[in-house]
Amino acid sequence: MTYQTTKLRKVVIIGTGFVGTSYAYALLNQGVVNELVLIDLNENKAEGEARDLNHGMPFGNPMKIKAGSYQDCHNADLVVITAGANQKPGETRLDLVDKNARIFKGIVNSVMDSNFKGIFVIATNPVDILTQITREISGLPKERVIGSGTILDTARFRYLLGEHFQVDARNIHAYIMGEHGDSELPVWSHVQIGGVPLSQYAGIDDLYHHQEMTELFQNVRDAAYHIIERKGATYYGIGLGLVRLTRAILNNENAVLTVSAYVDGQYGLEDIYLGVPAILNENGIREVMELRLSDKEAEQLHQSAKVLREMLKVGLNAIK
Ligand SMILES: NC(=O)C1=CN([C@@H]2O[C@H](COP(=O)(O)OP(=O)(O)OC[C@H]3O[C@@H](n4cnc5c(N)ncnc54)[C@H](O)[C@@H]3O)[C@@H](O)[C@H]2O)C=CC1
Ligand SMILES: CC(=O)C(=O)O
Repeated sequence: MTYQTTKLRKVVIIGTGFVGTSYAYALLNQGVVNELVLIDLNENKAEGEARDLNHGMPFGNPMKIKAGSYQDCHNADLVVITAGANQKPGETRLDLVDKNARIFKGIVNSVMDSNFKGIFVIATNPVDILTQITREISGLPKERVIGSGTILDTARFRYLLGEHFQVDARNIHAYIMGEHGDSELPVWSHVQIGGVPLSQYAGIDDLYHHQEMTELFQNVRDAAYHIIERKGATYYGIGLGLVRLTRAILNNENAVLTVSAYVDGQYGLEDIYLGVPAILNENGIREVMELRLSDKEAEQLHQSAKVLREMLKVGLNAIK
């Protein structure tokens, strides 16, 4: 497949904390964009990060990096938002909704005031809620407002399955769907290793009640808690996940990734953003893929949507 590329390949990152700078560093290493602009409430931090990254240029891929302002969004292909509070030990992602929704109101309005015509990618938590809030405030079409969703959870799932079965994670097809958070679900019915269904590969009849598989999923779901307890925040995994998403969009790849997408009838759900496999290209979300879920998986997905709907009310209230 030859990739059609967009001309400018400009990304603006809003929020130059752990996640924003890990993403920026990975972009520099992988040569995905031509122009990178960093924005943060703390302007000195954005300026310092831009200078530091620029000093790696002779060892990386040529590109322009600078600290900027919201006016820089007007011709950006992507605006990636990683600004806002992160979880403290013991906090859930949903605990952040009120505070981060208020922060988003200011950020998204400022981006839109620049006459932005590109695609939003949201990583700030709770990501599904903030993605829906971004769409609400921006009024952009659903295809152009995308959350990182369960891209990281899916990567964690594939990594842990790969370790368990001693198979390269890149040869494992598996999805985590639903909330990027405590109500997410593993889609056991569609896990494949090199094209072979997991139940057949591992000789396990009932993956849902298999102790080792249950523990493996719990380690996926609770990974952020385990890391935050140890080092205070997570950022390398999501930084690389965001680069993967950026590549899929800027290279017009039509790649399948589990992102937070707006469902409009798929899976019997409507009017909610949540983690689903979707095809991504230069227009954003080309298509939400509809897997044939088991009854149990469908029930879990609906339960996750219910949790998100309740939290969305809190988020929408905060931006009134
Ligand atoms: N979607 C995912 O898979 C993941 C999401 N996250 C989330 O990403 C977010 C950021 O986390 P970290 O980078 O660790 O936090 P951090 O505290 O290191 O960085 C946040 C940055 O946002 C900036 N900021 C705050 N308000 C702002 C505003 N109004 N305008 C511009 N900048 C503003 C702060 O100055 C700070 O530099 C959190 O919500 C965290 O939970 C973290 C890891 C994975
Ligand atoms: C913090 C977070 O959302 C994660 O690491 O999954």
